[in-house]
Amino acid sequence: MYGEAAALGAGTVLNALATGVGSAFAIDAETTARVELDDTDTVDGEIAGAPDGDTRLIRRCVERVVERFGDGQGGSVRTVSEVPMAAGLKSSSAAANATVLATLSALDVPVADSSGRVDDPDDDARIDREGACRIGVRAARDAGVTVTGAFDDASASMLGGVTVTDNDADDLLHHEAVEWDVLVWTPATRAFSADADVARCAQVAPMARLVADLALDGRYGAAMTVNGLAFSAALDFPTDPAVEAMPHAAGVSLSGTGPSIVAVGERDDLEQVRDNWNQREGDTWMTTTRTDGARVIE
Ligand SMILES: Nc1ncnc2c1ncn2[C@@H]1O[C@H](COP(=O)(O)OP(=O)(O)O)[C@@H](O)[C@H]1O
Ligand SMILES: O=C(O)C1=C[C@@H](OP(=O)(O)O)[C@@H](O)[C@H](O)C1
Repeated sequence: MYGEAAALGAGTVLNALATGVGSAFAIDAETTARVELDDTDTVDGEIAGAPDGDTRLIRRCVERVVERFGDGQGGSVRTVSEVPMAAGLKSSSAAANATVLATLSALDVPVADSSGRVDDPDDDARIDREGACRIGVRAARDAGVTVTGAFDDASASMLGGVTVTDNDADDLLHHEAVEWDVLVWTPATRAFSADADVARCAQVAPMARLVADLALDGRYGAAMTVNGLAFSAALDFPTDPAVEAMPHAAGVSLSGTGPSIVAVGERDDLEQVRDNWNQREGDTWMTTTRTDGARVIE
């Protein structure tokens, strides 16, 4: 019983740590999960390139799918990822979504494309991508790798495009396809979301409410830039890279709880920002948004 699936990394429009409302957009960076199910009753996990990486999330994803759709199987899960871990680019959402879809595939459970159907936790025959995403969010809460559950990041990773969500209710408030060029700066340091200073984030809640209004009004660039200034201040990240990008980018923000910074806009304009960001230590890379979301490979 084998399944393989891939899901996307994402960048932040609005960090949900202040109010529970968040917004994110999928980028062209993939995490692939390979799941093998068998008659054992334990699940082993492995992260390619990170022998000491925390595999609780992906093992819990397999367990949750088996609890709902399987018959007590165990097995193994292995991820291979282009999304740097704990860099603010939603590696946890991508790993969870890919693992949930791969496990569903191993169990021959069909996943509907549409996100229009309500997920019915009692329906053990079918599920849609939004429902599959919620399983990963619950597993992330179980594994303790998230503050709010991060349904904002998980829905962008699963569905593609940009999403706005209420993470307290795991409710999708808005979903839209967007086609932007994206510039990312990822310094070498790492910041696990579970370690973020939530009380400091709560201090900027009035700004987060403004960002939510802008995002729900489709003004994603302005939303991102306000978000970046507010959360960089709250979480003590530098604002210089954002200030350098502002004359050229449609929007620029600290992504998640950092340390990566994402800028969106036209490619020619972002190339000017890249020239500046390249002077900094770390990795500066150009990518695009993705509108297709996660997919089953096998
Ligand atoms: N490729 C992966 N395979 C398995 N688990 C992963 C992978 N990437 C991230 N994770 C899990 O997600 C955690 C990091 O989550 P988090 O701090 O929210 O970072 P991010 O902002 O990148 O999502 C890791 O400690 C690990 O448990
Ligand atoms: O754990 C969480 O609840 C969240 C973590 C943050 O993202 P990162 O995991 O990218 O830091 C944030 O942007 C998101 O809105 C909510």
